[in-house]
Amino acid sequence: MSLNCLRFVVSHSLKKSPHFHLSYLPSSSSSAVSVTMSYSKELAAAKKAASLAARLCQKVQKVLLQSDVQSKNDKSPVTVADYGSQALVSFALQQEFPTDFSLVAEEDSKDLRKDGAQEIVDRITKLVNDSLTSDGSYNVTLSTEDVLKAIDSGRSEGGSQGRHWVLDPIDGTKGFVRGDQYAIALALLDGGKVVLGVLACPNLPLTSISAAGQHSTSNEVGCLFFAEVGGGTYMQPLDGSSAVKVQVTAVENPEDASFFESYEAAHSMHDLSSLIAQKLGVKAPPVRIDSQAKYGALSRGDGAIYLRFPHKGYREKIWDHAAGCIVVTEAGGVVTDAAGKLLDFSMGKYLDLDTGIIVTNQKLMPLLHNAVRESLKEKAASL
Ligand SMILES: Nc1ncnc2c1ncn2[C@@H]1O[C@H](COP(=O)(O)O)[C@@H](OP(=O)(O)O)[C@H]1O
Ligand SMILES: [Mg+2]
Ligand SMILES: [Mg+2]
Ligand SMILES: [Mg+2]
Repeated sequence: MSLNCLRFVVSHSLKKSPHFHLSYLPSSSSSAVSVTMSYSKELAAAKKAASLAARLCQKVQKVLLQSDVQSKNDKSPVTVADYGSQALVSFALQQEFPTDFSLVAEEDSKDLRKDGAQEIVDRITKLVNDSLTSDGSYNVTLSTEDVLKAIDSGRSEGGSQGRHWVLDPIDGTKGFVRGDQYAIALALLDGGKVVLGVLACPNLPLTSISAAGQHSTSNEVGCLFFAEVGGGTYMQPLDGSSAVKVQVTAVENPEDASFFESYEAAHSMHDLSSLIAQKLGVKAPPVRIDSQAKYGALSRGDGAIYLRFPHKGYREKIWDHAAGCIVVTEAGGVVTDAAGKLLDFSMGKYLDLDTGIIVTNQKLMPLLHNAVRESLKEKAASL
């Protein structure tokens, strides 16, 4: 039997990284051997780090005081939990991958190093240490400087070469402050592609939010979504019980579809999405929730469409979409910009987008594109 005729997979079971599968392809294929990386060690580390950060955030949200909220230069809110979550995830990942560590993350320690910030830094440090102690797997106590350094190791620029972790320590800080939805969003880029993603959504009900909106009748909340390239998407309760495979909805008729958008009108043009929904024939009112919890909810079929049209001049960042994007695509969905282009995470911190981001299943995407194109044309003509 010739080697070229064989098609088999050798699963590398050594504990050492990198793990990979060797696929011997049929002779018609231009390359005889292709190597598909497996990221199981990275995925396990990402799930652990995001779950740890989720517990820290839950604790802070319970006792959230106005004084915990700082305002960054761009006036967006940031809380002790955003910093604490970033420090924890950064620390936990560096423990697992001490060499070749690169992290692109939303926050930095600039404001925390200013005069008068010592009290808040002490509080963040205590939060981080309490989380590490209660987890039990790290026998360390971090100093304030260790915490600031961990936050600042998220300063990588990403790009198309090598591996980079991408972190939004709290996505949806406004939702977090309001007591609503938020997510800890962690992804890994390899060669500019998202190869795994984890979304911890502490306030997302375990059952569908499609009918009741974010305030579902179920009082069981806390979901962990995770996906690895080629491996599908799974959801498990944040308390650690077993995972189930999830799929986007199979809805083909827009009349039966419902759509998600930002809770914040400042983040996405609600008037434009209602025009698109109307053109498409969507009957249900929008479901407005904060953060990448929208991607998570979509990946398990809670709704069929996610529309995001920021106001002119806004530049989308990779940490706001990397984890959500792979969670949805591995569940069978499609994520593109308004022109139908797949999102490119290889260009540094920012996404280079045409107008907006749209997400749905394979069947509805062509119809959605048409509705988006027509609506944008109509809106431009009316200006
Ligand atoms: N003017 C704007 N337009 C679009 N997105 C914005 C925005 N200002 C902030 N955002 C982003 O919207 C994210 C929240 O998403 P959503 O609107 O889906 O809840 C924020 O993430 P953070 O909360 O991590 O800062 C922030 O990055
Ligand atoms: Mg922010
Ligand atoms: Mg964000
Ligand atoms: Mg954030």
